Amino acid sequence: MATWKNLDTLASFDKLCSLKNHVDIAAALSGEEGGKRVADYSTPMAAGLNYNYAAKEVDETVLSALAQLADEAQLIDKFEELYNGAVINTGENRMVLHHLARRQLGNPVVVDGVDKREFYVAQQKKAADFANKVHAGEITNEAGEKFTTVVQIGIGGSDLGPRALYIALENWAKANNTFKMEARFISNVDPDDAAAVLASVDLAHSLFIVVSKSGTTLETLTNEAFVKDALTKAGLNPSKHMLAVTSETSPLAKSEDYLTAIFMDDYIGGRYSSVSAVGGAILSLAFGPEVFAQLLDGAAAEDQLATNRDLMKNPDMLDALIGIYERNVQGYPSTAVLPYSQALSRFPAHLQQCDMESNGKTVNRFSEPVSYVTGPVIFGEPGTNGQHSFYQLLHQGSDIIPLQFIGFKKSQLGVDVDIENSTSQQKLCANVAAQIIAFACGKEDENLNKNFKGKRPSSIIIGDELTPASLGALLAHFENKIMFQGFVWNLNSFDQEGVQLGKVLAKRVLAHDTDGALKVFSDLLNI
Ligand SMILES: O=P(O)(O)OC[C@H]1O[C@](O)(CO)[C@@H](O)[C@@H]1O
Repeated sequence: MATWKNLDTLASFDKLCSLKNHVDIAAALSGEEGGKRVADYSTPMAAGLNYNYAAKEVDETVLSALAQLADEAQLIDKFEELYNGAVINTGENRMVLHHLARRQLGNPVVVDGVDKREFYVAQQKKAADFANKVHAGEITNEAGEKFTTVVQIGIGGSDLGPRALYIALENWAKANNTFKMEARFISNVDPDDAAAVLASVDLAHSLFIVVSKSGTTLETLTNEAFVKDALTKAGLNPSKHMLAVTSETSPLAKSEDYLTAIFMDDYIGGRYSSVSAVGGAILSLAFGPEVFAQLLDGAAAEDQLATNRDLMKNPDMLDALIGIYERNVQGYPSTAVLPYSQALSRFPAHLQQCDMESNGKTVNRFSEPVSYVTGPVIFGEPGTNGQHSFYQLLHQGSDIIPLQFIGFKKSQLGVDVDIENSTSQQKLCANVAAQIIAFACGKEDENLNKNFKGKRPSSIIIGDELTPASLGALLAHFENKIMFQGFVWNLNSFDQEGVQLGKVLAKRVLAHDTDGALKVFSDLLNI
């Protein structure tokens, strides 16, 4: 059994701390040696992706200290325990099994006589069968007409991941003739969200998936009622237009009001649930079950790499540990995720939940305070749009913010034009290459307003094209990175008590059970 210890009790962490400001990336990237470093500091990921860390503040000495930290913190032993079914989520007394939704990495995990891998595969098959029947016109509206649109109602992990993945593959599916149904999403309890989506779809030909693991989330239940009301007013029977994705123990599972219910369980956290029925139902309906299966295969292949004890062959653990060096030794406060791909426009928002809800904590897995910083602030936007927005601060602002670029050689649609001797895709890729060097190396100028100090570290994940498999690998990479960082910080990355207090107070406001400042704020907002 692995031993769980705070980061600041590990000897290898002391060693790492002695390496503060050890590498000057501007110098490391200069001249012929710099070119060699770019070629060498690269590790293959799954599905043809590569993780390149040449512009990170590491060298052989720092990497060796990181490898010692990985060993001393028993990161791979902890991952093995996780996928073999140990109770890693101590706060909620639960196993953490999202890897099992993509493949059997270790031993069978059996709960109350049910093999969990078999359970997840059975639910995938249920989603696939349902989607195939909808596509074939075997499940139709009451008039016997085919459904053309699918709308997901959910929030947090029941929205962000599936929405990011849908947007990521929409153009790819169109270009590859696997696009089946338009998907839309309703998440916010702001009535303008549901009203605007409902006004934009053809209700009579729309299917609605109510997605809530707990089946108790206020926003989702409210939006479900909002949609039912709209269907009823349109003379349609809601139960012929809705299905549920939920856990078997949730209130939604007991309802007869759905065409079908597809299940997940308590062992897959909301923010890790895109690979369960939470993402599986909508992606299978939108693009066909085969596309969802390819995404799972990409994720499974990346998970396999994450089991490697050799740090240099484990891109997820390497990325995680470089992040630890940046946060706990260099003292950087945030990380920007910058995909040079419009298809990944909502991917940073998904990672924001995944990372910040997992590792935004100040007590360890035994509920004792830790005396070091943990999860960074995560934000991001696709390039090149971000360049014309917040990059000013990234280049010349007072904080150094590490950057995670993502770029692809080919576009998804393949539609392009040559203007002034380069295509749009070439312009996109030229910008990301330029930014890496501009951030790392800077530029001296006597006029300090035009001076770039450089020393802004970045990594880049490079792929040929964003496909279902490479998207799955990308998703798993970041999930595994977050998991390894949580292990290093000795956190329980799989609960989210920090979201509860606000929910409790909102209920009190709605019940008019308030006093003091809460009452005055409630009055100011006309509640
Ligand atoms: O799927 P559910 O149970 O409706 O939860 C939605 C989201 O709410 C949260 O619990 C946070 O409030 C997230 O962790 C979760 O993804």
